[in-house]
Amino acid sequence: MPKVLVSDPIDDEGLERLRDAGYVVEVKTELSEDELVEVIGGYEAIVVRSGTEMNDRVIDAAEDLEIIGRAGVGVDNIDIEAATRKGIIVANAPQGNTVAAAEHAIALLLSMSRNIPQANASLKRGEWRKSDFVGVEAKGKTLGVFGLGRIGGEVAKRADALGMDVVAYDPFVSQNRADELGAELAEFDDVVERAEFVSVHTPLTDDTEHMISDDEFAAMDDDVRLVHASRGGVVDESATARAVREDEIAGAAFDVFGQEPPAEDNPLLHEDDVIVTPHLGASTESAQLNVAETIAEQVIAVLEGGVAETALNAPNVADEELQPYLELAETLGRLVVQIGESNVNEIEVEYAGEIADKGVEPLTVAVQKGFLEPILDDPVNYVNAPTMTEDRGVRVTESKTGHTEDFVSLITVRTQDGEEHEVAGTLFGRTDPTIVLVDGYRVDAPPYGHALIVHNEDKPGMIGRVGSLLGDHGINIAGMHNGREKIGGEAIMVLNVDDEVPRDVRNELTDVEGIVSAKYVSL
Ligand SMILES: NC(=O)C1=CN([C@@H]2O[C@H](COP(=O)(O)OP(=O)(O)OC[C@H]3O[C@@H](n4cnc5c(N)ncnc54)[C@H](O)[C@@H]3O)[C@@H](O)[C@H]2O)C=CC1
Ligand SMILES: O=C(O)C(=O)COP(=O)(O)O
Repeated sequence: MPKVLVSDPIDDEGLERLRDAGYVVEVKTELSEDELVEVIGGYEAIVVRSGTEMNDRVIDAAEDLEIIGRAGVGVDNIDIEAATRKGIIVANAPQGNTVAAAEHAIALLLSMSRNIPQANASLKRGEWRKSDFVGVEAKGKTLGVFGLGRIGGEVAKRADALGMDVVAYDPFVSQNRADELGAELAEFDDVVERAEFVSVHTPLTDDTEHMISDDEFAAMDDDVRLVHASRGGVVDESATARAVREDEIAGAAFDVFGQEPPAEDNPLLHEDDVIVTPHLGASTESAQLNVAETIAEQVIAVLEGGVAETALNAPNVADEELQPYLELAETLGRLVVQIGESNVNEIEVEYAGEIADKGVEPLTVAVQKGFLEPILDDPVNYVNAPTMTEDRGVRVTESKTGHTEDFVSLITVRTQDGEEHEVAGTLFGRTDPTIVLVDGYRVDAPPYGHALIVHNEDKPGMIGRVGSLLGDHGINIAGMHNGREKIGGEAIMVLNVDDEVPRDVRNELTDVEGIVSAKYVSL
């Protein structure tokens, strides 16, 4: 029975779903990295939040792990590259906590503008200092949003309802989306200079690390109040503390930190005009229920051999229409590598006809999976196939053409290994994968089981010789498909056989006069 480790707290509903699916679910929060390394080998799945560091050392020890489920959005605590290399799916729950995080950002913005945390603490100390806590209104002010994604978008809507103007920097969103949200898209510097409030909602990436730092604070208005509830490291913490201390900006509110919990001497914890919360953005009952349910579903799907819809490192192979094509693409990859040499440096996949109009990325991955499986001992799957081909220095190209002469759809795979090899396949009746081309010869071969591919001179008696030689060795021929260039030229036989064809039998075949080569392939 698969075992699931839950290493950060998640809603009980998620645990129940996993248990109902028949898994052994163990909740072990607060594990140290060493402890995690020690135990991770015993699990098929792990569910984490931001509290668990899934670094390459942990992933390396995760011998049987199939999925890392993130009950939330941010995956910067997961080494996705290491997971991908190991064929481990990384999936998150991208939507369940959007509203919670947006509401928290707005709560921070308003708390900061009205000095609520400071006033609350003062009154509870027995003071009554009304005039010390005069605030500012949000209405009529410009909010600069960095990152107009799910959360940034919800923040923009709420800011609009507060009567704020929203100006946003996000090089990856469309004008349409900004228009829908009533936000004005602007250049980075423009947003920095025009904002009276700032709210940061980008993930942490190489590009966004310390996106807001000394230079930006210097360029900001000194009344600016900044909210940071996306990911620790996007806003420079010591630069913020300094900017607040030196009145370069009026205040800041942080929910996330580069190190969590932050060290005692983190300067943000010691500034009166900085308010802080312990990464509470996603901590509402509804959000936790949502993300726990979503991630339980992803884990169950993967452990049952299916597809995680929110996978971040695997192509979406859930499309039912694509299923028979996936099988075909994988077979073509497996075939082409076995008829050529394994030192291929380029795989070219061409999609023609109706299939060219579909999202073919998973098919190209399937070709690579099929290509790698016969030549590698390591397990290959849809997650790690692209990195494994890349690691082998094999370039993969994809092309599409609108029409095919003879088929509704045709997938052609070509490889270069010194020689050039080419195979192509189609679906007959839209469901039956069939190989229709091998190295330039037109054939009609079902792509299953054991096959023998014989190149021979096109002359009388060849088929009989091959048939009787295989018969002598007790190898039954289940089907046979011929193709030839021209009468008397070279021909090809694709024989579906019931057993593996050993090397000595193949050698005997190539000793027959008129037989050029005999390759055994396992499909
Ligand atoms: N404080 C908390 O508890 C929570 C924090 N988060 C964090 O909030 C962040 C945003 O989450 P979502 O909105 O769900 O993600 P999202 O992917 O929907 O939005 C991120 C946006 O940032 C934009 N972006 C990426 N690189 C950028 C760059 N260099 N400059 C400007 N914009 C850039 C993207 O185009 C995208 O529109 C994530 O880091 C997530 O981990 C999410 C949930 C709760
Ligand atoms: O979903 C996210 O990205 C969050 O930051 C929420 O983090 P958490 O699940 O509360 O550790």
